[in-house]
Order: sequence, then C-alpha cells, then structure tokens
Amino acid sequence: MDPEDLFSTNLIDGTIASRIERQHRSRPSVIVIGAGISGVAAARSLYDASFKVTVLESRDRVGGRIHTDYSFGCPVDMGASWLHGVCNENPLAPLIRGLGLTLYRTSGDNSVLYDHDLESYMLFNINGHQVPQQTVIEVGDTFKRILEETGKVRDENPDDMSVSQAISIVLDRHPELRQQGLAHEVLQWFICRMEAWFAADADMISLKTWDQEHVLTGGHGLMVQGYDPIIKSLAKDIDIRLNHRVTKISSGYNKVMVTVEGGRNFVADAAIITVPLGILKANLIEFEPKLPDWKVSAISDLGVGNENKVALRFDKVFWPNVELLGIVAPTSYACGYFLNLHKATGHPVLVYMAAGRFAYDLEKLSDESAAEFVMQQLKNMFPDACEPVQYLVSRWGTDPNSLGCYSYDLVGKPTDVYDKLRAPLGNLFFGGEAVSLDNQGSVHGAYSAGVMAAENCQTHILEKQGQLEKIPLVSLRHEMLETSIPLQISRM
Ligand SMILES: Cc1cc2nc3c(=O)[nH]c(=O)nc-3n(C[C@H](O)[C@H](O)[C@H](O)COP(=O)(O)OP(=O)(O)OC[C@H]3O[C@@H](n4cnc5c(N)ncnc54)[C@H](O)[C@@H]3O)c2cc1C
Repeated sequence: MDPEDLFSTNLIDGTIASRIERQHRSRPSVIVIGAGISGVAAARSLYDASFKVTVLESRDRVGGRIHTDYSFGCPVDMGASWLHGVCNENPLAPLIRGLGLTLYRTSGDNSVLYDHDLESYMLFNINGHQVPQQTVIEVGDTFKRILEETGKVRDENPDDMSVSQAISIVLDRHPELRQQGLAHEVLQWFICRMEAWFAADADMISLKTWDQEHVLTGGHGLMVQGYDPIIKSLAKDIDIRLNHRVTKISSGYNKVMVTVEGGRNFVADAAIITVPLGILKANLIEFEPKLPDWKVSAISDLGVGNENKVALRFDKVFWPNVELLGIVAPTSYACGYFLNLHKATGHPVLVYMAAGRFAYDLEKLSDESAAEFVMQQLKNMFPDACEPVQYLVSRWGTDPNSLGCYSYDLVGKPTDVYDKLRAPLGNLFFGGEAVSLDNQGSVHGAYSAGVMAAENCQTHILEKQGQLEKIPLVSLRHEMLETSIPLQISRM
C-alpha cells in the first residue's frame, strides 16, 4: 500500500502512525510543497542525499514564477528573466555554466540605476518625441543625487518612512533638484524604474532598507535561452505531482500529513513549504496546529509586489537597436517601458513591463485590451509600428498560485522578519524567495533558500533518527557542476 493512502481516513491514530513509522524507517521522507526554483532545489538536494522526496505542485507545470513561454517559437520569460549578479559567486553559476546557457548583460557593476545602463535607453514623451540623451543623462545624475540626499533623511529619522516621502523632503530642502517640464517626466521615469525593481510604488517602499540588499557583483544578465532549462535540469527524475494543490498541513507524531484538493493525503517525516508569500498571506493553506502568532505576524509584515509583462511578437523589427524603449510622463504611474528582446536574443519580440499598482490595473483588462493599450504606447513612439503577430499577457497578481510577483520590505518592517519567516516549526521547514538570507525577490535567492531549507530539514531528520554522523549532507551533483567552464556572456 502506498503510504499516502493510509491516511485517506484523515486520522493519525497510533496504529496507523506506527505502521507508517515502520515503512519509513529505512529511508527518510520529505514532502516539498511547490515546484518553483526553491522547491525543486530543495527536492534536488534531498533526492541527491537519498531521501524519498515527493513534490506537490498546484499548477500543471513546474517553475512557478519562472515561466519560459515557447509559443512564439523562441523562449520568452513571462516571470523572472534576469540573473542578478553575473559572477561565479552566484549560486546558480555552476548550473548555468554546466548547461552551457548564455547571458546577455544589460548592465555592469557600476550601474546605479538597477538592471540597465543609462546608454542603453531611448526615451520618448507621450507625444512620441524622443527625449534628448543629454537630458536623460543629466536627470539620471540628479536622480542619483536625490537618492543620496534621502540617505541623510534616513540618518536623521529614527522611524522609517516611504521612499516617496523622503524624496518629497529632499525636494523641499533642495529646490534646485526639482525638475520641470520634460525633465520632470524623465525623473518620474527613473522613479518608475525604481518601482519596477521592488514591484511596488515608491510610497510603499521602505526608506530604511531599499538600498541595503547585498547585490552580487557582475551586473545583471538576461537568460538568453530563458530560465526554463535550469528548472528542467533540477527537476529531472524527481517525483513531482502536478495539479496537486495543497489545502492543509497537519504536523504531529514526528510526521507531517499534507492534504491536497480533493482530500488525498500525503505523509512524510517532514515538509518544506515553498509556496509564495502571497499564498501564505491569503491563508489559502490551513495549518494544524495553527501557525504561532509570531509566524503569522512575520507573514503579514513583509510586502508582496506585482509586476506584469505583455510580450509582443512582430514579423519585422521597426524599432531602434537599444535595450529599453521608455515612455516618460508626468507621473511614474503613467511612465512605461519595453524591453527589446531583439537586441539580446535576435528574435523580433518586445516585452512591456508594468509594476506596482499599474500592474494590478493592467490585470483588470482582457488580454486583448492589454495588448491594445501597449500597442498604443508603441504607436505613439513609432507611428508606423505594425500589429503584433502574437501576444502574451501575464497576471501574477491575481493568479491563485502566486498572488503577487515577489516580496519587498514594507515601511516599518521589523528587523527580525526574515528570521521569523524562515524559522522551522518542528518538522515544517520554510523555503521560497521571501525567506532568502540576502537576496529576497530573486531566482538565485529562492534557489539558495530551498537548498538551505533542505539542509536544515536533513539535519533535523537525521538527528532524530540518530543517523547524522552516517550520511554526508553534501550533494555530489553540485560539486560535479563546479567545473572551470566560464559563464557565456554577450555584451561585456
Ligand atoms: C514578472 C516577474 C519578474 C521577475 N523577474 C525576476 C528577474 O528578472 N530575476 C530574478 O532573479 N527574479 C525575478 N523574479 C522573481 C523570481 O521569479 C522569484 O523570486 C522566484 O522565481 C521565486 O521562486 P520560488 O520557488 O520561491 O516561488 P515560486 O516560483 O512561486 O514557486 C512556488 C510554487 O508553489 C506553487 N503553489 C502555490 N500554491 C500552492 C499550493 N497550495 N499547493 C501546492 N503548490 C502551490 C506555485 O504554483 C509555484 O510553482 C520575477 C518574478 C516575476 C513574477
């Protein structure tokens, strides 16, 4: 009998528990909830260490917020697309090297303004007039100055405030930094780019922590072949049950019982929870016993942002050969930009990216209306723009499997929120991007968080079974991938 069937009665009585105990004694078992990068990384580590691993995934695909779509005939990442930190210290570097994947670097180490260098922009106003590059550079410098000045505001104020509040204080103190007319619109565009980094509006972003992230060196690189090969490689041979939406997690008797939609139960020695923070915030999974108050507070004290993409495939390229085509406007909400995938991958694809409240508003439109809206923006810049052959629209904010795109620090976030989020509860362990030690909101952060949760889970189980000394905790597979093959980077 399959161990999970033993629990179809929904009861963990002494008899059943002891039978399960006997079945599992030889090989420790773990259920991983969620088959995003964090879940598959956790599962991979455990599988390579000879644990019995079952991954339960609500969607009909693996990858989660990594979703490389191939319907255009070329890879288009509708979720994560950049590797933040193109360097050997990036935990994903061994995998990327081993799989021979190429990176297109959109910015180097000195890029202050997020994942693009200033020279790769071409900006237009709402009437389609190109913004002189000199204005872009000058306002970019002013924006850096404003951000530096917000550092002083932070030092003076013990209490946290939003980045937009701090910018207002700086502009009141330094009227010479205020911009007028077109320059004001360009400044709003830089704020829009900042908001895209956090996937939240500037009035939601914490002044205390916005620049405190430990960013890896090497700049930012687009995954030319998409992120999907990494997921596929990690997921190879793992028992992943798609269309298994977890509704309840019960822990006790040194066992965890996980219930999926439809009532089927799965049982293991421990579970690793890697569902997005948005799912935990929405209480879509019942915990038995209930999560302690400190865990519930940690879940609510961290923010989840939203970002959406509208990808357009054309049959010819009618736009200039730059990486970003931006639209400046009087407010950051009304600004926008397209990522030119043609420059990075050679395919005639533009990807419009929207973040924060605007990303939620975009989800209120049908796919067709979203594509029309975006095309109108493009036609303002290029009146001769042709219609797209195909389009794709993401809906990360309302997708019941994600409910947001990634976590960010809310104003006034308690300092120990990450420690509390990642803290295990008996035989329940927590992975996912939001519990990453240093790089929340990223793929490599989610990966490391999954590996770390797996290591903690392994140690916990082996300690309980008195086997800690007998089994090595190191996964051989990753050591094998530590080769001297260099990262393949275009646009150095
Ligand atoms: C639009 C967008 C752009 C991004 N850009 C970048 C980028 O360029 N670079 C970067 O580094 N990061 C980027 N990110 C962030 C990155 O994608 C995430 O940090 C990372 O993929 C999260 O991985 P995860 O495993 O923690 O979560 P997920 O990938 O969300 O995995 C969690 C899994 O749990 C599943 N699940 C949910 N509920 C249940 C349930 N009840 N039962 C079972 N399974 C469930 C989900 O379906 C999902 O597969 C972006 C994200 C988005 C959305």
